[in-house]
Amino acid sequence: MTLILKTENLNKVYRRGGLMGGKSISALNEVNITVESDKPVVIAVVGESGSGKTTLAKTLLRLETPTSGRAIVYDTTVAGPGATPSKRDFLGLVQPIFQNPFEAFSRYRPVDTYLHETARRVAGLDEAQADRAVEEALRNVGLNYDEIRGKYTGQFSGGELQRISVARALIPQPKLIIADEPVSMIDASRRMIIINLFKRLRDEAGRSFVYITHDLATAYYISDYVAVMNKGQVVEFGPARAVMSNPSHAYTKLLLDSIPTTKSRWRPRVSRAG
Ligand SMILES: Nc1ncnc2c1ncn2[C@@H]1O[C@H](COP(=O)(O)OP(=O)(O)OP(=O)(O)O)[C@@H](O)[C@H]1O
Repeated sequence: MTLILKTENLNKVYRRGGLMGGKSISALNEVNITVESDKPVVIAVVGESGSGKTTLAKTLLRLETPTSGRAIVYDTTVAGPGATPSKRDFLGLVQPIFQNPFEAFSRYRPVDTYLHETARRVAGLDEAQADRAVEEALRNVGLNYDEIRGKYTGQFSGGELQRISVARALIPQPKLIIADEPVSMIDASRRMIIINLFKRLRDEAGRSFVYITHDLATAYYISDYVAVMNKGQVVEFGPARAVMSNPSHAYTKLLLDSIPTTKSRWRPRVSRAG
């Protein structure tokens, strides 16, 4: 079994306002998650707005420092005491995909130059190798390098640009990809292209994902594990089917019942086949 993700008593406290009359917000409150598996997995993190999902993503991505506690990814401590990898080693292990693909790239620079740069600087490849790595990564997301080369963000749809973001994330061959609301800004008709891409990359390319979302239907569709967050705490965690078909925590039931198309029990709207 491989330790894919573990958080140990992870806390993040934000302070707002001055010392006098300021307020503390516990964005992560003793978050404990352990995922061990022989196969790559998709771990969904669901919860309402403000529940701490993005703070968890940022902590795992080292964009925020935890107030206390640790995070381990594929046996490497990435946050908290004992976090050792250099920036480059870390980016070879964990890669991000953000919500808005238009913000991931400047509109004044061809997007393929970002992929090339990642191949050179993060993956440490030479020119020719980088070219091949970019081509392969784009092929992996169903795009052709020749059709991307020299083009700017404005020449792509949100869905295409998000696939290019995924391609960029694949170049250093990370073990874990952290995707924070990766489809919420994409046209509804195109969302499943990205979701199915994650599924295929898990099954065929051996990548694990932390998939942060409000969308319980897609979480159910692709996830192996689900963590339900509420007010900075993980209130329920376990195999996706068990958590979402038979929630044990009152908040999870409330969350599942709040889906507009359901009556009293949640039913997946998307088939697991295919
Ligand atoms: N930089 C910050 N400074 C102060 N408070 C913050 C900061 N970032 C997040 N918070 C607070 O921490 C809590 C958790 O926020 P977070 O963005 O992690 O939630 P979320 O579940 O990702 O929400 P959403 O689904 O809306 O993105 C919220 O109360 C938020 O206001």
